[in-house]
Amino acid sequence: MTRVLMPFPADAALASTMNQAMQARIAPVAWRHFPDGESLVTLEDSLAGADVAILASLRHADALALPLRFAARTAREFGARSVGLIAPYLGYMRQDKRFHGGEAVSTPLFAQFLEETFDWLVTVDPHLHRVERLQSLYRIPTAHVSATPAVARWIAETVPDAVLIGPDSESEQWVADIAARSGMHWQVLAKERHGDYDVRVSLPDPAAVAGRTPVLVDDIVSSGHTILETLAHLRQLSLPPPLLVALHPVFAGDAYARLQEAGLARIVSTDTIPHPSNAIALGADLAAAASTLMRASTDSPEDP
Ligand SMILES: O=P(O)(O)OC[C@H]1O[C@@H](O)[C@H](O)[C@@H]1O
Repeated sequence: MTRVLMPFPADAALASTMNQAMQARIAPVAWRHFPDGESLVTLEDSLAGADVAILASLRHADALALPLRFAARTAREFGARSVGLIAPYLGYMRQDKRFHGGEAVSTPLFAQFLEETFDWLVTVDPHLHRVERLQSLYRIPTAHVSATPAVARWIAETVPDAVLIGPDSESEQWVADIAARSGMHWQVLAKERHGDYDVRVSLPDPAAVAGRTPVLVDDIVSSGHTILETLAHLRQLSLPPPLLVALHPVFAGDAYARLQEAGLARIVSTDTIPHPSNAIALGADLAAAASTLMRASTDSPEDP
């Protein structure tokens, strides 16, 4: 059994926390652009009989899609017997319905693209909202790691007087789970989104948050507007400066800079997307989930 973990360039640091637990050797994917912008992907060419896991956080899914396809198909051409994808952040999970006439519903379309490319998929807390289960999107084996145990440990150790605040009903699945694991108080607010950058959030119950340090928890922080709007409301309650824990630090455009200027005591994230705010490591959990799917995808009745 040869296992090969092939990180894309941005994911090399995460790979180095995973390879031992996966009993895999690391063979990085090289990716560069020709002068016309087309991609050149280069990988190790001795993969006969290997089980390959390609590691790429899909923060920039458009840019990565073709290079991922090139890498997976080339790994097969070089003899790999299975090729899976570890995408700690799975992009394109939010356009899961047609919000306006004529729009493409990209969540299932992107899922089809990945399942045509890979034998299995591992991710971390995919943005499941109207789609309830990853398995209902994919016909290949999938597994998702939950960041909530590691996040609960981090918050309990760092902010023992925390009250967890989720900005909207979607966040309840993470906030309630983290609260249950850490025994912390929690509140989930009501959010209305009127556009990409127009978000309105309700005020939390003052009695439930009084005397505690607010810790805002959300799965994706992208434009940052959801969190900025929540912060604007919290300011009315004269609480200590809140912390922000992002499961997936997307931080589009200048979002991180704007959040840094918004009066937060600290911004932390898990390492599903490489970012200076990464403080909660999930490599060991990803390695365990990937090992299970790797084994399952190659086990045959003849295997002992
Ligand atoms: O407001 P921004 O940061 O753009 O978007 C992030 C929010 O949009 C939702 O889908 C996420 O769950 C999160 O609450």
